[in-house]
Amino acid sequence: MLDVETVTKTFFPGSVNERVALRDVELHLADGEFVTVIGSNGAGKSTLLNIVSGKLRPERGSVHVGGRDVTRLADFQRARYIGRVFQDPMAGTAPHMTIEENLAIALERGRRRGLARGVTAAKRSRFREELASLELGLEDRLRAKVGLLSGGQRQALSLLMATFSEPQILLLDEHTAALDPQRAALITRLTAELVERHHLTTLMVTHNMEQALSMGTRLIMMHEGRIILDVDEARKVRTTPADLLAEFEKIKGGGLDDRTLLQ
Ligand SMILES: Nc1ncnc2c1ncn2[C@@H]1O[C@H](COP(=O)(O)OP(=O)(O)OP(=O)(O)O)[C@@H](O)[C@H]1O
Repeated sequence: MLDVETVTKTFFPGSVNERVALRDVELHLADGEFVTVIGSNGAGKSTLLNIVSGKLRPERGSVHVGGRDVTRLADFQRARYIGRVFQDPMAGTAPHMTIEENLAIALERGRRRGLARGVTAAKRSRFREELASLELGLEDRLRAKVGLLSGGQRQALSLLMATFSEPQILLLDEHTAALDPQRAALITRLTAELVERHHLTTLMVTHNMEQALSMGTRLIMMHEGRIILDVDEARKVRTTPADLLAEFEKIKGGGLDDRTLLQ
């Protein structure tokens, strides 16, 4: 479903600030695969998601979604195929619009042009049903402005908006990191439910190793622009955070002082 082939991305090439963020990255996700992505600061995790979403273009390599070459498509052109939730709960929703208006826009994103963006009775009843599944009482607040919601509620709404038009790929970029533990647990649970319900092919970046191990069907570890470890489901269920750190140290030849993986 997702094929990232020999992708290289360099920021400020040829200057003193040159930084190779991705080096010949090769990643293939089968339909419905849910891959968690961990790695130290600056490893290239967000850059990888930005390359998949189309926010950034690689200077080398290609990106295919569902067999279609999207390498040259801008992010808005890929929005039909790709849903994304960011770390900042404020990023995924329009605060001055109501809950139902936000949902109507998200629904339209998955469809052909020309369909009405308005909120019909049929849509409203679907929104109510979808919101009820979040168990946050938002189904009774369809006409409330999104800016009035808490961070956790907004993130839950962002997640729903990113998933309910059933994108081919779902990208989650540390989407629970800015929330308190209780809200993070809620969003984690909703993520698992929505991914399962819609059978979504998912890439989730996290700094939380427990979360990376407990969620998804596969785990990859990045370091200095490369995928240095790829753990399948069978192995993942037997792996602990300490195992991951030991593996990281072994691959890097020991002497590791970057403990960010342990967060
Ligand atoms: N827009 C940009 N301009 C210049 N350099 C960038 C840009 N975005 C990322 N980089 C650099 O590319 C490298 C990879 O960054 P990236 O944000 O992808 O890492 P990350 O694994 O997501 O890190 P973190 O866990 O700290 O968010 C870093 O060295 C970073 O400084």
